[in-house]
Amino acid sequence: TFDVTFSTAGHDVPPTLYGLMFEDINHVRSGDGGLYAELIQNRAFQTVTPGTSAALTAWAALGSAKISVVKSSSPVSSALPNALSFAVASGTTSTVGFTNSGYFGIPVTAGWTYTGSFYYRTPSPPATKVSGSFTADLRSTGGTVFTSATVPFTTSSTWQQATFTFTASSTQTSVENLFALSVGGSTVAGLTMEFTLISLFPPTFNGRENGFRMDLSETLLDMKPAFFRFPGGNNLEGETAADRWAWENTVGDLVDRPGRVGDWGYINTDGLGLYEYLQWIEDMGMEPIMAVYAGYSLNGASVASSGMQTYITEAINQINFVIGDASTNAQAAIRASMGHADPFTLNYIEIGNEDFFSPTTYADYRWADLYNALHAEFPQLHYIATSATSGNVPTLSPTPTYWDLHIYSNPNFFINGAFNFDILSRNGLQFFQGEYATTTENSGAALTYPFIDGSIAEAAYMAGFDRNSDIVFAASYAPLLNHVSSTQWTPDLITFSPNTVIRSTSYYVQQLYSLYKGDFYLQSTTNTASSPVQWSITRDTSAGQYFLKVINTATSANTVVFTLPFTPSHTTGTGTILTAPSGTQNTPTSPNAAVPSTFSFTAGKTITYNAPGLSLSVLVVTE
Ligand SMILES: [NH3+][C@H]1C[C@H](O)[C@@H](O)[C@@H]1CO
Repeated sequence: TFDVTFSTAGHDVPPTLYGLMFEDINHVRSGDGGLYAELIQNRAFQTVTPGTSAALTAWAALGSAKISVVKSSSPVSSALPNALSFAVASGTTSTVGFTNSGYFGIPVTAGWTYTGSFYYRTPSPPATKVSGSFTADLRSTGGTVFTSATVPFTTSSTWQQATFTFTASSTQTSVENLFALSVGGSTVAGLTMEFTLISLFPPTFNGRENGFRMDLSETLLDMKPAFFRFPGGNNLEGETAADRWAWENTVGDLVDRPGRVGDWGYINTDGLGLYEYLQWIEDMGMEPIMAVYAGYSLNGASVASSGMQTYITEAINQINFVIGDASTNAQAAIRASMGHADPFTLNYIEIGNEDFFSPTTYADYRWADLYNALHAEFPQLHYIATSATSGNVPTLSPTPTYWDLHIYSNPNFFINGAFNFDILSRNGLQFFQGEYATTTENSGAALTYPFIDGSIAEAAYMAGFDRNSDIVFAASYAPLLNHVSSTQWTPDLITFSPNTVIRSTSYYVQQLYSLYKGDFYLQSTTNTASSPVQWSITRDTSAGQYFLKVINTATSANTVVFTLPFTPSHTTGTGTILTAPSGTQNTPTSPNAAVPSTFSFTAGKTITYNAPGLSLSVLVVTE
């Protein structure tokens, strides 16, 4: 039995304490094909090599048409030089067209109105204009059409954009579906047409154009996350400086966004760009922790000191896009032209990512160059330096106040490290545990999905975040999302398919800590590191509620007796518990193997709680 007494003394819990870390990671993808709601993969043939089969990823011909990716003789824009060439032989009479298989499938959901568009032209139009109609539809791979729309066209050597909508009347459990554009062969016999930026959106979160997937957004919203760190992580850095995430290439009309080869081996369309991130973060009630490129890329090279000005200017412009005055600043004017005249909320800027891989250049000039310039331009913002796994941070000048720590390890690390922040001196430093996760079993065996043993170990470590939230201002699990059909980094907090979302055991731990964060931490008798039982007591002051978190990382039950500094008037309390047998995982075949459940308990001056093995419990006491 563990006897816990607690007082009303303590410290404020920062409202930013629990949030989300995001980057476009995991091939087919956490951004494209994931959070970003575009359903068509390879919609604009960005960064592909014309004439190769890879250039046609996700595309296939319908009927006797010949399709290939060409460098258009008259591109739709300088950003999108490639197009799908669609050639129909003279004398063709049967239906011809092409299909797209989406990001490993396309969901068909009853009641959804899909919004589609595409650019098309006829490089060598016939002397007499040809007018006809395409049929845009959603169909099974077997050819069953679920919904369609008629899209009139007229041959023209100049690019036209067609738009259409259609509404599904059935829900298909299978996502083995295709988007198809087709036309009667006789209408286009002998013609070659070009298409690009072929797009199909489902309904989006908050109904935003070019927006985010609803079910993934709702899943994240259910965590009430306070912040969103973006756009990386490694995906900020580029393999080289030229491949970095450059904000300017990600704003404006989609037809003007070139896309880039991201750092996880696949194309990022950048349809999910800086504006879309910021609008969604605002819609989700979060605030951004926005990274700026700091001159280090994944090939290990750093931009020379003499070359930093380009990136300093780029960072200043990126921040002005977010918070600048649209009436006086050119970058802010782009924001306004996209629909957000007022500045977005922004308090935190992270300078780089994991710069401990290039400590010399970061310490010698990259940190100082960016910090000094950005702090001079935007003194009201907080600047986060990147560091290694522990609170023993390197010496940088100017001295950073805010540090981002990353740690990926096994359950024992998180259990034994539960007091890693208690031992840090209170010298004004503030820590962001920007990335952490149990990535292997104690044996070293890799994890494809989080498992209960690791998730409860994370919970023990997070009690340390609550307890030390006077110096821990933010924490986020990483990575956040992976597509079940193609992934590079596991485990991830949430796994999804085109029409399902799987909440991992670690998701529920993150959710419980975020929902029951409170605004004030109450000091209590503390346990020792590596003890199987940890606890945390926070309070929602306005609601008069106390959140007693109990973590038991042992496989056997442990009892905790709380002695409260008051007698609650409500003698029945409601608790929420996440617990499961050792090894349990939520997976595509067992998505709900471990989900939280509620329980009632007797709330008095003392509360005796028997915590099951491998459990995180939150007991809510109302004063
Ligand atoms: N290598 C990890 C650390 C980096 O910051 C992330 O991009 C990666 C996965 O979360």
